[in-house]
Amino acid sequence: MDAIRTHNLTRRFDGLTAVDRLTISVAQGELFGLVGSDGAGKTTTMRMLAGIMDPTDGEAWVLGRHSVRDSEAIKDDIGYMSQRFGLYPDLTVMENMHFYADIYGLPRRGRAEKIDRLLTFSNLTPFKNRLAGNLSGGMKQKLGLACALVHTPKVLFLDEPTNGVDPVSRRDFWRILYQLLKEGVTIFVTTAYLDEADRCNRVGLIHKGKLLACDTPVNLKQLMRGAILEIRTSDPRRTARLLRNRFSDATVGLFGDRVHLVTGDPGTGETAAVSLMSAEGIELLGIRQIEPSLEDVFVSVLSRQGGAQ
Ligand SMILES: Nc1ncnc2c1ncn2[C@@H]1O[C@H](COP(=O)(O)OP(=O)(O)OP(=O)(O)O)[C@@H](O)[C@H]1O
Repeated sequence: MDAIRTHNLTRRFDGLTAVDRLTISVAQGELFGLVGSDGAGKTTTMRMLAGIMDPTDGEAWVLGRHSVRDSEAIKDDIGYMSQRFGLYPDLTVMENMHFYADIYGLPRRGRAEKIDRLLTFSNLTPFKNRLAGNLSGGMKQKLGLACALVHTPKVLFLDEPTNGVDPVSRRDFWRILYQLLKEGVTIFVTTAYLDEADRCNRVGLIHKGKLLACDTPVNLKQLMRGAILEIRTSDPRRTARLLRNRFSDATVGLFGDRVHLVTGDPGTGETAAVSLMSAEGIELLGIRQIEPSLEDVFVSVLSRQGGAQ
């Protein structure tokens, strides 16, 4: 039995189709990432899977339970950490944990041990008497995770759990997720960070409610056609603009201070890019061929669909 299965799952809001005929399956014990930019439909998908929102069309099952007919039973099996997870800032770390233990109806017996274990697991024990409102962003997310785990769920839904968290805390958070995977928990995570998607067993790329591709990160990278040149210059924005004008067939992406140029012929691409920079008086700091990242795949798949932005 799959941990999660959807068939043509669809949710419309007035004129807008937020999730459009989504069909996916997630195996038990898998770490699945749903990846897309803001407004892609990730949260809506997760709400439907968690049995909080009904679909307009299509169906979903979590551990064989129907998301609408058995939504109450689903809640016993899942942990759900939403983007604005309800931590109480005026309660301490420990009090928040007890609050969620009450909500989930955790028996009094064994409760203290369970909470202690989760605090140790999430490295929060030294802060157990601190008010949640005084925790750092990364610690708040870890506390949110610990609260979502208090009833030992089999499937964990995490909606952009590391959004706005610093890179060190993000790594820490992912270490905890890997630990949970070892214990057999299925994890369904949404993220807008493509480097995080690389850490998943499988990834679904979603854009405007539609699933564009779904596979392992390695296989998704095979979707890339052509080689990638990474170009660093004194003016990355202008470089990207000029390259877009010059290479009508190529896909150009701007990633921070680096410009990626997809080209069928890296030798010719490099020569052309170098002479273009020189003609425009832009200083070339470096140019090299690199392995595609999931970002490149995303840009490439989007441009093929005519949906690049
Ligand atoms: N309750 C609602 N009523 C109307 N429109 C909604 C509602 N919830 C979501 N939407 C719209 O549906 C689309 C998908 O939203 P959703 O929150 O699922 O995207 P997302 O990928 O999770 O993005 P974000 O990371 O910004 O939350 C957006 O255009 C959003 O404005």
